[in-house]
Amino acid sequence: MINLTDEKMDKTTKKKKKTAECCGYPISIFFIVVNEFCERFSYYGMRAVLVLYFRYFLLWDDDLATSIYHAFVALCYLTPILGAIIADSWLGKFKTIIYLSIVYAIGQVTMAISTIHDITDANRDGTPDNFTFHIALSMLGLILIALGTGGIKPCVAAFGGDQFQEHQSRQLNTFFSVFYLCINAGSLLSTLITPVLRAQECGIHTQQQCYPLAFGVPAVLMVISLVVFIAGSGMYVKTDPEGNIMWSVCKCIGFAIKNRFRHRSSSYPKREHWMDWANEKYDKLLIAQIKMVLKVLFLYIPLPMFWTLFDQKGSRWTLQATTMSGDFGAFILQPDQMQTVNPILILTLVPIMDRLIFPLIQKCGLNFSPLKRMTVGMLFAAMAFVSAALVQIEIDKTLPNFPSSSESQLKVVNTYSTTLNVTISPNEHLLIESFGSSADYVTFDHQDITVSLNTNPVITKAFSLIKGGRQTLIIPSDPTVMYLKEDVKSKPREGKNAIRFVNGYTADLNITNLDSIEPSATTNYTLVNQGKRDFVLRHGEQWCEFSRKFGFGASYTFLIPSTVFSDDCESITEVEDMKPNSVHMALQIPQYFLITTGEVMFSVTGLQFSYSQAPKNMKSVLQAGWLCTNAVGNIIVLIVAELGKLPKQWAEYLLFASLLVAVSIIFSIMAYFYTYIDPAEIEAQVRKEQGLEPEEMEKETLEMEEKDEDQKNEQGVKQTKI
Ligand SMILES: CC(C)[C@H](NC(=O)[C@H](C)N)C(=O)O
Repeated sequence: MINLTDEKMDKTTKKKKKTAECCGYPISIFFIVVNEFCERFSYYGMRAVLVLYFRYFLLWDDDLATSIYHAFVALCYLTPILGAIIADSWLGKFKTIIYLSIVYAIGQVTMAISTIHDITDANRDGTPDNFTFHIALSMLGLILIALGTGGIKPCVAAFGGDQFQEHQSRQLNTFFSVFYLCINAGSLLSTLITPVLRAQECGIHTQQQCYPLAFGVPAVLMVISLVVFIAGSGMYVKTDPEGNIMWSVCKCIGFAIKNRFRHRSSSYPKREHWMDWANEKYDKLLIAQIKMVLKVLFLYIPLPMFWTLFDQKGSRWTLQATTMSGDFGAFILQPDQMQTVNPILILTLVPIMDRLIFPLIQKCGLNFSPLKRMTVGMLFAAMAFVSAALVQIEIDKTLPNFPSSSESQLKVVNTYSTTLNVTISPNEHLLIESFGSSADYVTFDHQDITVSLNTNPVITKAFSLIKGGRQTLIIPSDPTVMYLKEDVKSKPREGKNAIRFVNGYTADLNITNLDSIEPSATTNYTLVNQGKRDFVLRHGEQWCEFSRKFGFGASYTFLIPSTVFSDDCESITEVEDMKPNSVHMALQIPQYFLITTGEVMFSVTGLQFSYSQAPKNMKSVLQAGWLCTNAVGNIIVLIVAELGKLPKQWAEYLLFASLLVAVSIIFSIMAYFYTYIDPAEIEAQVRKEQGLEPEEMEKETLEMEEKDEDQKNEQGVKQTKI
C-alpha cells in the first residue's frame, strides 16, 4: 500500500489542501480580509486628498487636476490585467500579491515624500521652489501605486476564493460579502481621516497643510497590509501558476480564427462553436476553458455603463452638493464628505441583503439568480440618477439667473454720500441709496453701455461689459472715478462663500487675512467656509471687529463707510450678490441609497460571479476582466467630461439614467441566454471525453506529480505546497 501524505492524498482526489478552520471558515481568510481592509484604507485615503494636492500644492487648474485624477483611477483598474497575467502564468497569486504590494508600498512612500514642500523650499516662503521635482516624484509614485493596487486587486479576491473547499459554496458567498464590507470599512475610515490629517499644519521651516501626513498614513497602512498578508503565509492554500496560460489562450484563439478563415467555403461542415476550429491543434480542455471565459467576457460588454454612473458620485454629485446646504443642525457636512454616505450604506446594506432580503426572496420561491441581481442593480443605479435629476430641478429653482454666453449682467453699488439716480442707456433707471445697491443684476444683450449719475454736474461714463460675465459698477465717494469690478458667475467651489470689501473709508485699511486696501478700492474675492467668521479692520492704532455667520455657496460685497471706527464696525453694509444654498444636502440621501443598493446587487454579485464562472487556472484573469469594466466606465466619464455637458444638468442625469436602462435591457437579454456553469464539472467532463476515467486521471496526476517531485528533490529544489 502506498503511504500517501495528506498533501498527496488531496492531490489525488483533486481536492485542495484543507487548512485550519474556525466556524466552518478557513482561518487563512482572516489575514486576507484584514489585508484588504488596510489596502483599501491606503488606496481611498490617498485618493481622498489627491485632487486637493494637485490643485493647491502643485497649483494645477481644476481641469488638469480632474483629468489626471480620473486618468489615474482608470489606470488603477486597467493594471489588474497585468497582475492577473503575472499571477496565472508566472508567479502564482501569493507571490504576485507580495511583490506587487512591495511596489505599491514604495509608490505610497514616494508619493508621501513628494508632498514635503521643505525639500525644495530653499527660500523658506512656504511654497516649493522646484515644482518639476515634486511633479516627477508624485507621478512616479502614482504609477507605482496604480501598478500595485491594480495588480494585486484581481489576485486578492481570487486568492481568498481559493481558500475554500468545493463544498463550501455558502461560506464562499459570505466571504465575498465580508470582503466587500472590508473594502468599504477601509474606504469609509480613510475618507474621514485623511482630509482631517491634511487640514493639520506641519513643516520644518514654515507651517503648511500637512499633505505628508495625509499621504504618509496610507503608506504606513500599505506596509501593515503587506505584513499581515505575509503573517498568514503558513496557512494559505497556494495554487501554482499553470505556465504561460495567457500566451496559450491568445495562440489558441488566433489559430481558431485563422483556421475558420481558411475553411470559409460552405463545403466544409459547420462547427458548434467558432473556437472548435482550434480542435486540430489544441487540447480540448484548453478550448473548453477559453469558451467559458469568452462567454463571461461577452456578457461583460454592457457593464461599463453601470460604472459610468457609479463613478460620478465623486464628480458630478459632489459638485451638486456644493450648491446645497450641509447644515444638519448637530453637525455640518462638507460637500465632499457626502460621499462617505456610500460606504456607510454599504456597511448596513450588505448584511441586510445577505441575511434578510435575498433569503426572503428565495423563500418566496423566486429565482433571483446572480445575473438577475446585476440587472436589478443597474436599474437601481438608473433610478438614482432620476432622483439626482429631481434634486437638480429643485436646486435650479433656487440658483441665480446667470447670464448666457451672449448676455452681460450688471449690478450697481453706491458708496457716494447721497442717494443717486443711475441711468444706464438706453432705458434702465435705478434709484440707489447711499451705501446700498441695486436689488438684483440687470441683464443686457449688448456690451456697450453709458452710465449717467444725477450729480451736479451730471456725470456720464461709457463702459464695455464682459460677454457672459457678471460685474458690479462701484460708485465711490468720488463718482467721477466709478469703475467696474468682475463678480463670480457660478456658485463658489466646495460650498464656500465668496466675499469682498469696498473701502469707503478715507484711508488705507487692513482686514484680517487680506492685503491692505486703498480708499475707494474693492478687494478681490476671498473664499470663506460656512459658519461664524470674525474680521478685524485696522488703520494705524484704530481697529474694530465684526462677525458674520455664513451659509453655503453665497457671495457678498461688504461696504465699509467712513464712520467705520466711530461706530465700532456697526455701519458696515452687506450686499448679497448671490443667495446662500437653500436646498438641503439630505435630499441627496435617496440617490445615494439607490446607487448603493444598486452597487450591492451589481458589484458584490459580479465579484462572486466572476470567481464562480472562471476555470481554475483563469480565475484572476476573469477578476481582471471584471475590474476592467470599471476602468472603461471611468474612461467614459472622462470622455463625457471633455465633450462638455448638456445645457441643463438635470437633462444630463436623465440621459445617463435612460442609457443605463437601455443597457440593462440588453444585458438582461444576454443574461437570459447565459447558462450557469460549474467550471470544474466541465473540465472533468472534457477529460473524460478525452478518454481519461477519473481513476486514471487521478493515477496519471499522481504519477506525474511524483515524478516531478522526485526530479525536484534530486535537484534539491524546495517544493511549494499546494
Ligand atoms: C471599485 C469597487 C466597486 C470597490 N469600491 C467600493 O466598494 C466603494 C467604496 N463602495 C473597490 O473595490 O474599491
